[in-house]
Amino acid sequence: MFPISIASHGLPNSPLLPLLIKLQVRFNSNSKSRWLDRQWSDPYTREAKINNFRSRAAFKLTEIDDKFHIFNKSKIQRVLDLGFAPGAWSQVARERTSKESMILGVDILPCDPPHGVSAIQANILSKKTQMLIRLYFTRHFKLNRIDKLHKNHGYLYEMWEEELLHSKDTETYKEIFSSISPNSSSEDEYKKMEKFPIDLIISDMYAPWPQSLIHNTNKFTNDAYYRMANTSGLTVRDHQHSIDLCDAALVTALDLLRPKGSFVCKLFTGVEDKLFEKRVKMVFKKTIRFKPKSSRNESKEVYIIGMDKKEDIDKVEVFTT
Ligand SMILES: C[S@@+](CC[C@H](N)C(=O)[O-])C[C@H]1O[C@@H](n2cnc3c(N)ncnc32)[C@H](O)[C@@H]1O
Repeated sequence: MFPISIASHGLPNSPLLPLLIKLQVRFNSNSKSRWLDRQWSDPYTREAKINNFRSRAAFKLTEIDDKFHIFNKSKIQRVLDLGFAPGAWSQVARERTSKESMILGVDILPCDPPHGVSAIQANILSKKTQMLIRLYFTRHFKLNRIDKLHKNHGYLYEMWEEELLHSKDTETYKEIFSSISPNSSSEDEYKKMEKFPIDLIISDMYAPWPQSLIHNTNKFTNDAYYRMANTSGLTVRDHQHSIDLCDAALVTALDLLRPKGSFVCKLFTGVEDKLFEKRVKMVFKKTIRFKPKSSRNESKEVYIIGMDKKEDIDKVEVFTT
């Protein structure tokens, strides 16, 4: 086999690589070679490499934003990126929001977040994760503080949780709020913001293969191939996992997204997708189903976009459908 080193996000670096990969495929027809060959022949993957995006998924989010304007550079946005690894959506969010905007990525696998993005490794299906997300957006974590933590510890893991739960830091969200919205610092408005501290939730989760969770090291999980976050190919399984994760994202939106906030959620279609869409419709005034051009034709993924979260939502009604 040729000694090809794969860049940390699975995309080859050298100009000779297309040729080397073809040769490698001839010598070694294992699944990794086939995977690399498919990656290299994909125009979006090449474009991602040129634009320094960590994966081709970036283009799906840029298409969504170009059409539905979910990002706003002239405002401070608090963005939650669910299933952020390897980080392409977070990169797009960072690029398309103002400098002061906060972006938090959550992923069950370890992954160094892109510059200017904070991250926690946590399972979105756990209630504790919701609490950590709320704490991040409502407590004392200005971006510079987070950056300092990144520098010292590389990644925020459990240590971040410790820091967050036991910190005596007195800097509160109230102070952050009044510094970023000096004209609207009334107590009432602050309370509303504290209750629902997120402006936009983007969710691109797909259940990782069990192997990824066993090889739980950065070496494996930063490499797109070893991360094994591809679909299983078994439609029923993909769909079922997807519905569970989408529901978790929707619950997060119910609990943490501010009224009028927006929601983007990848879903693998199947028997229950209409029901999920119905649940999204109960939470948002406008719901759109969208398949970006950059989504592979053979993929069963579709994006459900909820715009303008309703003010008063009857949670019981939502969960009994
Ligand atoms: C398709 S990838 C996301 C790609 C990402 N949006 C990007 O642009 O780079 C799906 C991610 O969802 C994560 N994920 C799956 N189940 C999860 C869970 N229960 N909690 C948190 N993250 C999860 C996986 O680990 C995987 O990294």
